[in-house]
Amino acid sequence: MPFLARLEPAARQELLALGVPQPLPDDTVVLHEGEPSRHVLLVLDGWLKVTATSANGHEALLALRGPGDVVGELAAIDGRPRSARVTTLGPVRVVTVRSEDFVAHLETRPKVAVVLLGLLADRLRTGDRKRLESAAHRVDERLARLLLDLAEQHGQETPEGIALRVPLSQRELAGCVGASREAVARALEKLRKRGAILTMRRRIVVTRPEVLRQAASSVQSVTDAVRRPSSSAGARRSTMDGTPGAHGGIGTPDQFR
Ligand SMILES: Nc1ncnc2c1ncn2[C@@H]1O[C@@H]2COP(=O)(O)O[C@H]2[C@H]1O
Repeated sequence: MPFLARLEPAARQELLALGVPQPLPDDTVVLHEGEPSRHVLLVLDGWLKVTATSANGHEALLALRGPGDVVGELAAIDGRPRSARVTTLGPVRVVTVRSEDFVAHLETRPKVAVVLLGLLADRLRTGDRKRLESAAHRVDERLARLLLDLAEQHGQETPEGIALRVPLSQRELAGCVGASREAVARALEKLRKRGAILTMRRRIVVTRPEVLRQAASSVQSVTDAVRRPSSSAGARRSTMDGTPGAHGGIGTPDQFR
């Protein structure tokens, strides 16, 4: 469940009142990895991707953030540069809060601070599990699981199959499953040959989910990493203006961890 949805309505409104709603256009980098800025974004509506790049240029998708999520909290809390880049996937509406206001708010509201701690604990647990799975499962198994999770959480029914509404490059998919781009390209090709998916540039359509399920059968779902945007396959969506019950969050955390 996303951060804002975990708060009592009064606490949520109090937090949102610290800033002003602001629209962000599609495909905009709103936080730059390594930069010193320290404001916090509370997401009302829309989706963003969190990516990070290693020294040798390897880029990984770390998380998708949606309605009710908080973004930019790490730099606010520890005062260090941004840990990742955050980019809008379509139009997004956020409330921007100054870091000092956010931190002062947490200092006087322990319940809100504990909720945030809970989110960070979720993130740590999922990170641990992902590391374990990287060692225990083959790339094609991990990739099949990721595609299933994305189809469930960010899929849209089309005549061809379930199209993933999140435009991700092979490099980002590779970072997400902890493999090289080449290994992911090979695994995608195998799945394509088995008729499980169609691939186009930054676009994947799941045509036979049962084949993916078979390939991923031994890998635990990481659906706690992603959320359900509106009109996705079997999913609901809302804004976080004050209707947490309608939020499309899927229970636990926070990222693709
Ligand atoms: N693994 C992750 N899962 C979810 N969100 C993350 C992850 N890593 C970084 N972020 C978010 O991306 C933001 C980048 O700026 P900050 O480091 O201030 O705060 C970070 C978090 O809000």
